Amino acid sequence: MLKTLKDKKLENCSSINNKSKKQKHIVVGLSGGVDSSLSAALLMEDGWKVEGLTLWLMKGEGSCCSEGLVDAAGLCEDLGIQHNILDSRVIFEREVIKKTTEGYESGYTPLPCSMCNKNVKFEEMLKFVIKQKEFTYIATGHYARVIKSSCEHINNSENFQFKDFLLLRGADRNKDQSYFLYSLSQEVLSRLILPLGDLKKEETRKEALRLGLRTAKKPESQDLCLVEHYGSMQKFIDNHVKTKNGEIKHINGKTLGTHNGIQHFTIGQRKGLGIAWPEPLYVESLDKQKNIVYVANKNDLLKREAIIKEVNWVSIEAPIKEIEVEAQIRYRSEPVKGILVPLKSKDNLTKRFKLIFEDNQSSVTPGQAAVFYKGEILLGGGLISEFSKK
Ligand SMILES: Nc1ncnc2c1ncn2[C@@H]1O[C@H](COP(=O)(O)OP(=O)(O)OP(=O)(O)O)[C@@H](O)[C@H]1O
Repeated sequence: MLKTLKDKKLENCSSINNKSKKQKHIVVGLSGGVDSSLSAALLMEDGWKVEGLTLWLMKGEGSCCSEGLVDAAGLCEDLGIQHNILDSRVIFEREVIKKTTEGYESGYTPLPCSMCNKNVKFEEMLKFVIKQKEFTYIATGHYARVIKSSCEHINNSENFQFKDFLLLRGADRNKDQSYFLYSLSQEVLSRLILPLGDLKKEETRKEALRLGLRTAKKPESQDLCLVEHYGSMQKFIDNHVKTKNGEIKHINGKTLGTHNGIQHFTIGQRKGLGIAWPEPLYVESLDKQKNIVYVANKNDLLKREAIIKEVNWVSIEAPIKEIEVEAQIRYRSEPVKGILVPLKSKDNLTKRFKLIFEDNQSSVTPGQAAVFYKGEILLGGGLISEFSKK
């Protein structure tokens, strides 16, 4: 197995070294792309007993569909391993397509990859391995890391109550996919091996070439399989969400134009508004009830707080008092400092938190995930449900 960890101390903590591996059974989620192919090949090289599993997510061409299934099958043939295919089209339709559509209808900007990881990919893989006769691990080609919290090199100056397994950012910050994994449970983490967590994307390609994998030169897939499938998110929306004309208003109340459905807009959007105004205007909020798109100057987009719902604590027990975090509010955005305050609920098991930013933030977008980190450790995350003004 390649050793590329920058921090050699953490290397000894990595789950791949902690979980005794020789001849242990592992099921690798294969999408037909280079990342999951290399994951399977590296695990084999490392002595694991590997099987492939491809979830059939949608009808059609492309990596999520028939092309992905065929590529994954070919890879398994090359590697001489069993290939399993699960028809997950119904659950994908219900949990991703329908919920993404409902999100847009409600004026949110949904995050289909998180929905898929939460309710389809890892659910289905876990169910599959639990049914196996012997204890079976799970692997995917995500760029993130899982380590044991008992690792002595973990800094816990905040006195967090760590759970047994911690989820960490991928070592390659440009490829880090931990943001999409905030909904994982300890049950999944205890079985999960992420063989690419310590690699850079260039290293993945090099390794795939070294091992002669048929997917070594396959182009990078889109971040979003729905984009790859439909051509663009706009086309997905046109296909699924009904058009309902409404008004575009300045937050000062002045009507500036009309729109053909709030689903076509996202917070922070500047282009394509089709309105004339002396200074640049941006989408500030979407009012589903009144079917209004509100626009404002850049400064008016700045928010002080957001309410985060359905929070899942991945690596720590749910905090009962406020904690300081680094919050990432979009996949590609830099983490920002903030304070998380638990909001009371009747059962005392709050899943709602108020996130107060140290500096006001633009692009706080309901429907996107807010993921909380402390350095490399992903503490937990949830969905931005609303924001309050500056
Ligand atoms: N249809 C699927 N069936 C099983 N596992 C999947 C499927 N799609 C994705 N995965 C797993 O999830 C990981 C991350 O998926 P993502 O869609 O982000 O692909 P990716 O980063 O482009 O990886 P790849 O190069 O393997 O396609 C994949 O590496 C793979 O292990």
